[in-house]
Amino acid sequence: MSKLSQIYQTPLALLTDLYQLTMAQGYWKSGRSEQEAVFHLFFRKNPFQGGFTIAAGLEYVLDYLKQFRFTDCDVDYLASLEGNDGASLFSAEFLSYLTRLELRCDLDAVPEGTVVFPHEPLVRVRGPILQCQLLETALLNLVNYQSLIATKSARICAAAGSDPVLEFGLRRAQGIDGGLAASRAAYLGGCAATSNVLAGKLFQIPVKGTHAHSWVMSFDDELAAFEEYADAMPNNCVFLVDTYDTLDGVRNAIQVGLQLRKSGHEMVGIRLDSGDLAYLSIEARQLLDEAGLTNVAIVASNDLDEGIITSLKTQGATIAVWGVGTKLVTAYDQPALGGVYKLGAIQNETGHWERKLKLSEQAIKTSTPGILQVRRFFNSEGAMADMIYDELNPQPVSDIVVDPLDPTRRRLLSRDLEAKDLLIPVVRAGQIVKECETLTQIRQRVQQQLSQFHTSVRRHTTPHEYPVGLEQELHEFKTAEILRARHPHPM
Ligand SMILES: Nc1ncnc2c1ncn2[C@@H]1O[C@H](COP(=O)(O)OP(=O)(O)OP(=O)(O)O)[C@@H](O)[C@H]1O
Ligand SMILES: O=P(O)(O)OC[C@H]1O[C@H](OP(=O)(O)OP(=O)(O)O)[C@H](O)[C@@H]1O
Ligand SMILES: O=C(O)c1cccnc1
Ligand SMILES: [Mg+2]
Repeated sequence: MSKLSQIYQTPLALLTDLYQLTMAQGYWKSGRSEQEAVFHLFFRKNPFQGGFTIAAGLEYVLDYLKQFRFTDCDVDYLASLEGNDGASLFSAEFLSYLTRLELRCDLDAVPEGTVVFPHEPLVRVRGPILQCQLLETALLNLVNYQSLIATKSARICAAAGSDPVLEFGLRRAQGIDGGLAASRAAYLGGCAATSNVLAGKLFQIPVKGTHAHSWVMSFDDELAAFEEYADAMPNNCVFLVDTYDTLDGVRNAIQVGLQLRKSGHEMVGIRLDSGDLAYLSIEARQLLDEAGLTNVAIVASNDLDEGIITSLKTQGATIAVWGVGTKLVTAYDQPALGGVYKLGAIQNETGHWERKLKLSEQAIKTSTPGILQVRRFFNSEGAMADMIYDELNPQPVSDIVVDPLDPTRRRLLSRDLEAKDLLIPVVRAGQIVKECETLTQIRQRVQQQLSQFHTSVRRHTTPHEYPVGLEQELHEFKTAEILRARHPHPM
């Protein structure tokens, strides 16, 4: 059963913007509903001023497609909507068409966990224009947020190095689905576990946790609180030591840790949640080591992100496990990935493909026409450049790529280089053709893919811009189209 229907128990075809449905009625009424079209889902800027993005959310997209249908109840609701003049917005014939609609689009997508860059299609949808259009909003909703959080997670986990990062964000997440999707994307991006138990159950993510200040506050003294906790959970003791005086808290935890050891158990860790985490972790480590509790881990939390984690590490903090909530699941410093969904080409009555382009005053917002694919080139050191090319152009494509924002920047990519196309078939005629992947496989892909990129691309401040170019023919066609649109009567 699809995860989405497990969570929502209702088909989600109405999870869209109204304009998709009004356009759909327009296509249907004008007899163009079956006209074949191609759309691309891509973003224009890496989030967090970073140098890369991790693609995520494809499993949700496939789930969404699986359950896609308009129920009688959905069309009853649509039938109740009125236009300006008080008459029905949608005709009865169109609504009846919707209840019979079965998706038969083709989707090509980059596998989840792929490292991607601006302008590259993450998903390409081909099919009857009405159907492609109906998918826009939901696809963007599903891919934008999870890619954003997977990227944030990858950045935070990179800062933590080999230390595990626990995702603690549910209480601060954007609603119920925000919380679930964030836990999934955070795990995919590199987190070791989540505190979110429903996400653990739904997505087979390891769940982990400590205890809150309220546990300690509910007792007359901290020592008694730790003792009772140890009694109840002797195999899961990570004591939160900062409710009163942090270093006194560490001493109390040590006392209970030594008692636990006598009864054949080991204290797992202590958690610091306030104060100077570098100073306190260094002091706490010394106290723990002096007591012979060298395996007890120091967990830290409190508004952490990749910047603070990096700083704490340079200060010599002895933190071994990082609990990260708010700044991860809310993508605090950039709350949205600006992914868009643009028409690339449409077939005319004779079966000929017409490439389509959206013009903009800003070069970055002018869309790229065609049926696009991304080819990644590798040298002995790893990924060296990506080429966006048009599958409508004759193959093989030229080996020159042109920077989409600065045509004077060009690069020659030798045909001898190893190369790989990133978009792979995932849906054909409405049926899923991609093999199912576990989250474990996807998170391994993230790490394996990241390792293909130079550290300068991966560093979290002022990264090096990884080269992504338009294949020369595509660049020239796009330029000619822009000129044609701007100057319909040649000067
Ligand atoms: N040594 C450090 N270097 C850099 N940042 C730190 C260091 N220690 C803690 N931080 C971060 O500084 C911020 C401190 O937050 P804040 O000023 O609210 O203090 P607090 O310790 O939480 O206060 P309180 O004791 O009232 O809970 C947190 O984001 C924390 O992760
Ligand atoms: O700081 P985050 O990255 O969001 O991690 C999760 C936070 O949630 C918990 O407490 P909560 O923030 O609810 O209360 P507190 O601020 O009093 O610790 C925990 O103690 C962390 O501080
Ligand atoms: O288990 C924890 O320590 C935890 C869980 C959620 C939020 N903050 C901390
Ligand atoms: Mg807090």
